[in-house]
Amino acid sequence: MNALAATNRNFKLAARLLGLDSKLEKSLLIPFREIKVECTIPKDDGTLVSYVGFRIQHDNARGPMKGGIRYHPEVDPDEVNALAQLMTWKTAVANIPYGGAKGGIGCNPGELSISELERLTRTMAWILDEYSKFHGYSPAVVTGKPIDLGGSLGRDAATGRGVLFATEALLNDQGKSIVGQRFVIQGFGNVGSWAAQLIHEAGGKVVAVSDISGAIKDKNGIDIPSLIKHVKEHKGVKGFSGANAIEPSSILVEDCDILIPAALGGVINRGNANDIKAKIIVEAANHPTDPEADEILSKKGVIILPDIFANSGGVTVSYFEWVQNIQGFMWEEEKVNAELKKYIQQGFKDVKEMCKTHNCDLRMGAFTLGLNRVARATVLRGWEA
Ligand SMILES: NC(=O)C1=CN([C@@H]2O[C@H](COP(=O)(O)OP(=O)(O)OC[C@H]3O[C@@H](n4cnc5c(N)ncnc54)[C@H](OP(=O)(O)O)[C@@H]3O)[C@@H](O)[C@H]2O)C=CC1
Ligand SMILES: O=C(O)CCC(=O)C(=O)O
Repeated sequence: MNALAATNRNFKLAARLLGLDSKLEKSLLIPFREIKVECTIPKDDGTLVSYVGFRIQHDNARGPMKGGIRYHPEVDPDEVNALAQLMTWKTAVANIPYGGAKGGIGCNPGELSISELERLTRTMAWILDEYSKFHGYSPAVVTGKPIDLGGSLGRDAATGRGVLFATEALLNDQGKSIVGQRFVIQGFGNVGSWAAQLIHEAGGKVVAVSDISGAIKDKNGIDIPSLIKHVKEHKGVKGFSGANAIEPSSILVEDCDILIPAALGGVINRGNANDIKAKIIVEAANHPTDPEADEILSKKGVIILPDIFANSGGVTVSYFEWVQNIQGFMWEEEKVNAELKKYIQQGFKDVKEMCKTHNCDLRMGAFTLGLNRVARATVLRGWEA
C-alpha cells in the first residue's frame, strides 16, 4: 500500500472513532495547497540538469504549515502528500501551534557537490539568506539553522532524544526501564545515531544497527561511541571491528526487545511483519509500518509507538527554535532538553487518554488526538458545512 493510501486509511479509521462529521472529515483530508516546480541548475561541469520539487501544505487551522524537505531520487507527490498530512497530526499531537506541510526534491543529495546542492535548494542557512534578501533578516522563517544563525541548541539531537523520551514513557507505563532492554536500529543517520547514543548512555543495549553500507550485530551490546567514530571515518557501519556483519535484509527481524526503524517509510509490511521478534516498535522514521503489517503485529501483541508521536521531538525543538528567534533570546541546551521531555511526556499521557476513551491502540490514540485538535480548531475558526 503506498504511503498516501496508508495514511488516508489511518485518518479514516480515526475519523470514524471520533464520529467526525463527514463534510469536516473530507475537508480535513484535502491538502490546502500543492506546488510542483522544475528546478534547472547548472552542474559544476557547466551542463544543465533539471529536478522536480514539491511543496504540499496540508492544513493551517492550528498555525503556520510546518515540515521538512525530503531529498530522494524516488520522491513523488503522493508520498509528500502523506508526509504533509502526517505533519498536521504530528504538530497537533505535540500540541505546538503549527499546521502541517512537507517538501520533496527528486534528487540523490549524495551525488551533488555542496555548490550544486546550494544552487538546487539552498539549505536551512541558505533558505534564511534567500528569504532575508527580499524581506530583511528573518531568522524565524526557517528552522534547523546553524547555531551561529539562530539555530537552537539541542535541535541536532532532538528527534533521537525525543525517541528516547517516548520509549521511556512507554516503558515506565509498563513498570519497566530502559536499562538492559535490547534494541535494534535500522538507519544510522541523524535520528538513528542520536537515538543509539542516548539509549546507550541511558543503559539500553543496542544489539544491531544498519545503514545503506551494511548491518552489524553484537548480542552483548555494541559500543556506540566507538561505532560513531567508525562511521565518521568510514562513512558507514560496514567494517566496524567491534561487531559481526549480518545480512542487511535481516535487520528488522533480528532478536531484540525494541525495534527502531529510523531510515525509510514502508519497511515493515506483510512480507516481514510475521517474522518480527521485537515486543515494541518505536517509529523514528515516518510511516515505516504499512497498515497490513499493523494488523499482523497487533495480533502478535506487538506494541507500536506511532511516528506522529515517537518522532515528534524534531519538530518540537524546531518550534523551540522559532520561539527563541521571536523572543530574541537563546535557551541553554538543558532548558531545550527539559522542555522537550515535558512535551513528550504530556503527549504520551494525552495519547493514552484517547486510547482509553476510544478503546484503541496507540496509533489510533495518536491519530484521534491529532484529528480532534485540528477539527476543534477548524470549527472554532468558523468552518461551515
Ligand atoms: N531528522 C529529523 O529531525 C527527523 C527525521 N524523521 C524521519 O526519520 C528518518 C531518518 O531521518 P534522518 O536520520 O534525518 O535521515 P538521514 O538521511 O540522516 O539518515 C537516514 C539513515 O538511513 C539509512 N538508510 C537509507 N536507506 C537504508 C536502507 N535501505 N537500509 C538501512 N538503512 C538505510 C541511511 O544510510 P546512509 O547514511 O549510509 O545513506 C542513514 O543512515 C526519516 O524517515 C525521516 O523522515 C522524522 C522526524 C524528524
Ligand atoms: O523540524 C521540522 O520542522 C521538520 C520535522 C519533520 O519534517 C518531521 O517531523 O518529519
